[in-house]
Amino acid sequence: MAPKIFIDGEHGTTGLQIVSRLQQRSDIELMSMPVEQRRDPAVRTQFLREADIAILCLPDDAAREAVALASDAGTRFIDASTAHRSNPDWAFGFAELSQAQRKRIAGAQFVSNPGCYSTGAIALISPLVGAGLLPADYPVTINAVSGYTGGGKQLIAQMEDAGRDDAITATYFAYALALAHKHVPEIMTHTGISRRPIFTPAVGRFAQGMLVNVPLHLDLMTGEPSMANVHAALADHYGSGSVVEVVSLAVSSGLPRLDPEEMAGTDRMKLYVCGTEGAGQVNLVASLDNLGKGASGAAVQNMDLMIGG
Ligand SMILES: NC(=O)C1=CN([C@@H]2O[C@H](COP(=O)(O)OP(=O)(O)OC[C@H]3O[C@@H](n4cnc5c(N)ncnc54)[C@H](OP(=O)(O)O)[C@@H]3O)[C@@H](O)[C@H]2O)C=CC1
Ligand SMILES: CC(=O)N[C@@H](CCC(=O)OP(=O)(O)O)C(=O)O
Repeated sequence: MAPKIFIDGEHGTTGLQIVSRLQQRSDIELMSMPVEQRRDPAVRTQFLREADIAILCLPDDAAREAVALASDAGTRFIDASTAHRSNPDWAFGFAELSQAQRKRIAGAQFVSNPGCYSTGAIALISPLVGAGLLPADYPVTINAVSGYTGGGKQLIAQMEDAGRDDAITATYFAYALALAHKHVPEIMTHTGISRRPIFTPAVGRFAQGMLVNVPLHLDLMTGEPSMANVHAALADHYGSGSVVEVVSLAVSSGLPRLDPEEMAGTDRMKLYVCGTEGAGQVNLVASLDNLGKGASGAAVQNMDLMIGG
């Protein structure tokens, strides 16, 4: 029998994107709740308990509540929110971390999707820690720009409806200025870095896409750090044919600029290793769609692992 999939929050930004990826599939049964009942506790409980897999596209508190309503019924969960990303009882839903992580996701009852920025940061940092090139106490800095759909319905309305009292007219704005963004804990948990990274995100006036940038000093790294070795560590880790592509050094070092919308509309991620040979620094960049590999695409990838697809 086809597994029953319920998207709680199916009418939100992430939920709608997952629906569009699943609605034509015949290997699953997509359950759907009428929009006017989306906050009715009794109807939600019934859907959550009948589903084989519930994909939660909700604020953190509502996601925790959904788990409490149905985990005893054997429902498996994929949570897109921040609620469970550093919880050891939940499998972290970044399959490219390792083969063991892929297996863990496939067999788990509880899977937590990474945040969009975290997806890029963890993808760049984790293999370098694993290869012994990045010491755990390295003072990591992460700079990023996201499309405004990353802030869900609220930020979309603020960016698109100039008539609102809280409208945002800027074409670009920096935020999380106090260095306390909610993705910092999960980045530390899933890379193994011990020094709290400095993370400075920003939003641009474009809907989807993001760049996550990690610049590094080679002389503060360990092992035999060089642009070539950093690239080799990433390329070896991800191999070929993965959702994550490590762009060649020749292409990366010849780039005049990177467009944050490059990967919009895709569920893949590209990693670039840039820099000037001999200058002692390397500039790593992840390019992804915040709603693709950064959210909905990753949720579907995890669902496929969980149903054995
Ligand atoms: N947007 C992105 O790029 C990413 C988002 N995420 C995460 O995914 C989750 C969803 O985000 P996003 O889709 O952007 O948010 P949206 O605000 O666009 O959508 C949230 C949905 O949840 C519903 N909802 C809110 N509270 C409740 C409740 N108490 N009970 C039932 N339904 C409720 C909303 O319904 P209503 O229409 O009534 O408001 C809405 O449909 C969040 O945890 C977010 O952090 C993760 C990665 C990236
Ligand atoms: C542009 C923008 O506002 N982005 C969101 C993060 C989006 C994301 O990854 O989602 P989670 O909320 O699931 O962590 C923010 O910074 O809060």
